Amino acid sequence: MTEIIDGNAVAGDIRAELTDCVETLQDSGVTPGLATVLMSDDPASETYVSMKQQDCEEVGINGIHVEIDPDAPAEELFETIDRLNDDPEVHGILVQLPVPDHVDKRAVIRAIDPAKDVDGFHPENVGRLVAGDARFKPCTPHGVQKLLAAYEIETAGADVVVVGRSDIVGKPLANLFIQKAPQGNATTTICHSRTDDLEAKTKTADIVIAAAGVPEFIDGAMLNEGATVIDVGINRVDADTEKGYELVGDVDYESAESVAGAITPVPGGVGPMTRAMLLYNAVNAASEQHDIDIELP
Ligand SMILES: NC(=O)C1=CN([C@@H]2O[C@H](COP(=O)(O)OP(=O)(O)OC[C@H]3O[C@@H](n4cnc5c(N)ncnc54)[C@H](OP(=O)(O)O)[C@@H]3O)[C@@H](O)[C@H]2O)C=CC1
Ligand SMILES: Nc1nc(=O)c2c([nH]1)NC[C@@H]1CN(c3ccc(C(=O)N[C@@H](CCC(=O)O)C(=O)O)cc3)C=[N+]21
Repeated sequence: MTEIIDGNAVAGDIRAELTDCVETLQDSGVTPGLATVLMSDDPASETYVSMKQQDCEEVGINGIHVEIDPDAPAEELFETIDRLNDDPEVHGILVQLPVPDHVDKRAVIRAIDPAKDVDGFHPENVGRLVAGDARFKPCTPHGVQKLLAAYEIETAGADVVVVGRSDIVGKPLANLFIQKAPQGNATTTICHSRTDDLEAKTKTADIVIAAAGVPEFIDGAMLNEGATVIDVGINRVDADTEKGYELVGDVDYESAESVAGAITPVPGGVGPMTRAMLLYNAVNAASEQHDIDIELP
């Protein structure tokens, strides 16, 4: 029987525990504040940011939302970041990516105070992660680790194949898998668009992580019998539905499900975990900034 890994359920448990953490902080007079900055009119970005606001409300985090006209000069975004960096009620800052072409993405990431960088994208935080001294683990990689832990899927000694080498998913996730730490100690292969014979790599893996942004391109024939399949991909494809699209992962779910030992669905797999770990990082940021001890989930 293939186990369906329920990201909504695991994320719900984490949010419940974070609610208790927020109460502990509030007993000391601190309400965690998380700012999201949106400089885009992309509907997927708008959806994600509004879901995140709902999540904040659920756990008692003060969600602060700032929208900037995508045609505005870049300075407007940098001034906003400076203001949020200086605001003591804001403990975490997320600038939704992608930003418009006329805005230098790397400069945006560097402008965020590393102590408030709840995405974990600032070079200081990337360096700390690689050095095995993470302050904020990037939300999607951290969410994948928590899913594997919740389902007691062993990574130590496992052959893991990560398909995708982006700065926000593939690279940090592979970094976590090779660390001497829980949900680490894996023998990790990173694949990308220049990988020769991808199927030969995925076919022998115990755990396959699909994070390429190519709809349904990993199918059952590319998998080892009983493998764990974690589908990070979220792709909107045209469909005759109410919304005019359908969400699909990077994995061809039907064919993969018949081969896999465990698999995440899309939606309801990694996506909700990414959002839960953002809340986790925001609560962690508030506790660090006020030097209040809490027990994170
Ligand atoms: N569930 C969640 O919470 C999240 C989901 N996502 C989703 O995950 C997916 C990946 O996102 P992200 O990492 O930002 O994507 P990027 O587009 O930044 O990176 C994609 C990576 O996949 C590689 N790739 C592309 N095509 C192939 C192929 N045919 N074979 C092998 N490798 C390939 C690229 O290789 P190269 O480097 O050579 O170009 C690149 O390294 C997207 O669908 C995105 O929407 C993203 C973030 C969070
Ligand atoms: N600075 C920054 N940080 C990010 O973490 C970040 C980003 N920019 N830009 C875009 C990507 C993408 N991403 C998602 C997170 C959750 C869902 C999610 O919750 N998905 C739901 C469904 C959502 C829906 O219905 O559309 C699910 O999979 O069940 C999706 C996508 C975070 N990203």
